[in-house]
Amino acid sequence: MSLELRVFRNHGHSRLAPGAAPFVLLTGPNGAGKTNVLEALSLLAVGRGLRGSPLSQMAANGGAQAGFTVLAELLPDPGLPAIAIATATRADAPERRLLKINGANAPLSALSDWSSQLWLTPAMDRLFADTASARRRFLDRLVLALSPGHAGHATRYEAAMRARTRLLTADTPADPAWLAALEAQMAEHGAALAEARATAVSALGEALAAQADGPFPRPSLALTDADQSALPDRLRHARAADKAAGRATQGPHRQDLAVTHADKAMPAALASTGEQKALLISILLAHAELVAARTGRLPLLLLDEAVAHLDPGRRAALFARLAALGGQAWLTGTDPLLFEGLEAARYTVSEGAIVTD
Ligand SMILES: Nc1ncnc2c1ncn2[C@@H]1O[C@H](COP(=O)(O)OP(=O)(O)OP(=O)(O)O)[C@@H](O)[C@H]1O
Repeated sequence: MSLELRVFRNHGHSRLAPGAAPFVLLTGPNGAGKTNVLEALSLLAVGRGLRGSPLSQMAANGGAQAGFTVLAELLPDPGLPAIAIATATRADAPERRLLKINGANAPLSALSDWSSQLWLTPAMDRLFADTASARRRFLDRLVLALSPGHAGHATRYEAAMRARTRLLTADTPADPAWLAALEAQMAEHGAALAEARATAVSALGEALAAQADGPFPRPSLALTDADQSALPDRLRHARAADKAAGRATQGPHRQDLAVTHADKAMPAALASTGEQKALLISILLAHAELVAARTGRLPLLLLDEAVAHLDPGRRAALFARLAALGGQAWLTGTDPLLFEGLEAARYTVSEGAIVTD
């Protein structure tokens, strides 16, 4: 794998070529541009990247002069040729992301054919106490690695939902046939969304339950409002309420991932900060192992400042589980000593530039 950033946040032009190294390590002081490298990498997956930022913020100094470009060569399977992926914005269309795969224009949804990623960032430390929508985004990323069609259903569900809300809240009375057609679309794609989420949560729950005791706590997972089969009726009955609320009050866009610290039989939100981080790492590792077993593909793992608060035993256990997976994990940290002995491609990041160790 190789990665090149041009005019991306504080990176003028940075290039890294770690090949198939099991670990890629980025160290450097605060504000050096380590997370920015992971964010650029996260644009090789479907979605808005690991910060969820507007694209115009990602071009250097807000893109006043130029759009950004992120280029990568991925090594899919041993023996197969590398895939060249380029994603970019232009100064005259700063919120539009363009994609080329092997030199040919491609829709952004094509990224799910090539790159499956999971990340852990400091912003996710409070995920269990955060909003349901933050947990749903996290869950959907887990689901996407197992069901690549998930993103398409989400896009079509949301488009139908927005159109229904517009129709309901317009000054003129809504055409019942048009409303019913939009609700049928919501029901079709909503059922697919809920089904894929339920399948992923149950497979992941089984994998977590089957794990031997180890240094990471065992979470148990549940999806709220899992049965969406009555959605057409629920939507029809909720029309007046939804008109008043100005949004759809029923449907899978309101589902939540409920996480419990199983060993303590306690909601994850009540666990300590370190415990919550360890629960998230448990989910991430079990998920990566599940994706590898089910799809034969190894997700790329981006772990931003993930080890600083782990004790040495848990740190070593994390590195061992990641190494056993056989994929590639990109790690950042301010302190290189925390990664001593790790077989890694090492880079020092300094003021938006890469220095190879
Ligand atoms: N669009 C942009 N143009 C130029 N610089 C930017 C842009 N967006 C962010 N930056 C700069 O990038 C730097 C932050 O980079 P990043 O978050 O990658 O740091 P980091 O090395 O991960 O730091 P930490 O260890 O504190 O997490 C900040 O100095 C910020 O001002």
